[in-house]
Amino acid sequence: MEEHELPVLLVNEVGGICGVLEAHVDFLKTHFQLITMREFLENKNILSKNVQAIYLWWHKPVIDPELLQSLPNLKVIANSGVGMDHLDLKLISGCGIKMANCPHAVSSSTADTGMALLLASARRLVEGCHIAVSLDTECFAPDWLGEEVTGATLGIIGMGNVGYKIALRAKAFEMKILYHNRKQRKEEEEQAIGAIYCKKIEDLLQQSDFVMLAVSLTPQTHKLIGKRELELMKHTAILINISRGLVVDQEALLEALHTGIIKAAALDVTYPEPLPRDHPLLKLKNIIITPHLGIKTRKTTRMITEEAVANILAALNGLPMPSEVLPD
Ligand SMILES: O=CC(=O)O
Repeated sequence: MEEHELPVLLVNEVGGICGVLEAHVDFLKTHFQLITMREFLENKNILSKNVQAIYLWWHKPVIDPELLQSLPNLKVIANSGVGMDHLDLKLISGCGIKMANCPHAVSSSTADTGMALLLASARRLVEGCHIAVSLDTECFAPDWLGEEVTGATLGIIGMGNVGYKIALRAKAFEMKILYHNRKQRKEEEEQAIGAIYCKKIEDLLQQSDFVMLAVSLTPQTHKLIGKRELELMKHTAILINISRGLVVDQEALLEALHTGIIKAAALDVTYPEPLPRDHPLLKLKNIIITPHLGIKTRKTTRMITEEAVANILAALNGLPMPSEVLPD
């Protein structure tokens, strides 16, 4: 097919922090005529009628009413992650535009990140690394100790694809697994991962040695973990967040880490991202913070683009989309 016959896909930019990966451009170009926001804005009058799809990378371009109004033939927006909290789903759907995310592509690498943070915080890997490279002998002292992972209790809050894969991994570490979710999983799924449902989040918080947050950010999960919830946790417990920063009340977490209400935290997500350099959380010893790298592997990012392409092509051809997201 000639390039001009291909549907037009708008992306924020190619490369850069919020641009599609350069390594994916050839693949995208086999299915679409690609235009960047800069090209679009330079030739808005000509291009606005052509754009049929948008592929969001790292939440960009920002989808606001002005952009939606300027794209009368836009049919579908595909997001390069599973979380859709940065989008006004009702607004987009109200314009007759379909939406997709990529739950299949991201779940394994996000679950791997969760386990990596759990292990690293339990065994104080980052602290140990700093001590080792500074040639300090502190970590060689007999009472410089971490927490045992094998046999410990893991409480997973949010049992979607990611939560389920974390449980699968934790099972191999012989952990006791509790979970809290809006809906209880089927009995055979619970048995496959050996997980016990806690209808009340309080029960999970009180019993867990590690609490892993794997929920989507919604009005119901906004600051789900605050002062009260942290106080319910064991003093020896570790909180791991791979969902969204706003699921945790950061002020309350800071206080809890400072005063020993909980032992430690490992966060792949914060608000804002990145945290300002002088943020007090960055000064604590009992925290690990990573730069929202949950999905960032070569394989996963490629699979994300493939899932996005499959969704866009399905939407443009009037076929069922592999991972359509509905407004509610
Ligand atoms: O942040 C990662 C995702 O939304 O999948």
